[in-house]
Amino acid sequence: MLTISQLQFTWPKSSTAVLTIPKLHIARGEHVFLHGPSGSGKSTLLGLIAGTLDCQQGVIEIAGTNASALSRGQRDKFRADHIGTIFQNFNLLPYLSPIENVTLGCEFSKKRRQNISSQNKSLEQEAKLLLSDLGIDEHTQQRSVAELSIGQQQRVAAARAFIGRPEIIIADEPTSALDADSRDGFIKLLFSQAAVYSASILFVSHDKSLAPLFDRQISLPDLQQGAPLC
Ligand SMILES: Nc1ncnc2c1ncn2[C@@H]1O[C@H](COP(=O)(O)OP(=O)(O)OP(=O)(O)O)[C@@H](O)[C@H]1O
Repeated sequence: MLTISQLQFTWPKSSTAVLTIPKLHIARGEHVFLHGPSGSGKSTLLGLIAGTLDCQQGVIEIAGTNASALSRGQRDKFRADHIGTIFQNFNLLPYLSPIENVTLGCEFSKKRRQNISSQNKSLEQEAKLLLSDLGIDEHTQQRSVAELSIGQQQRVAAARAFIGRPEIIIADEPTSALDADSRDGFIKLLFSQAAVYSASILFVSHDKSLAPLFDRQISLPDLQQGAPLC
């Protein structure tokens, strides 16, 4: 689902590369936990995979497409079609309801909207189903997101990532504001949703106690040294 080869990335004005990754492969449906010290380049790697950063050297192949060869505009469209994202601050629109926030996940992707209509469902029906599966009841689905707890907002952000069945979900520290029980519960919900259509998950966190829940864990410093991880 995701294959990276010979990737190198240097920030402007820096004399050394922050990332040098010989090889990384994540299979379809695989759940991978990525950890590493602060400043080791985890968010930079996610930015390169998501296509918000230009790949300077190497190849990033996602769902059979060489995403690193696309223009910036093509990468924006590619991301909308194929990648669901969940970030630490969730990036939800607070004055909209959970349903409205989740349907926005398909706003820029005809492909994701088609994936839903091919199952004979409307966008709103799919948003409601996802929110229910992720534990947001019908009453809460209609409220304004600003009135929801952090845990509820996090589940809305997850539903928005999954809507329209993107092949890969990338998550950057999405559980940092939660207690240990809520963190485990959230990750299990994430996995059960991913299992519905074999989505791959790349999950970044400092909290190594979460690693055993995943199929595989990767240390970014090890990856940079080219340890046999794929
Ligand atoms: N926009 C930027 N411009 C220049 N350098 C940057 C930029 N963003 C990050 N860096 C540098 O790249 C390195 C890696 O940063 P990055 O945020 O990817 O690390 P991280 O592993 O995600 O850290 P953390 O765990 O603290 O979030 C750091 O040295 C950082 O200073």
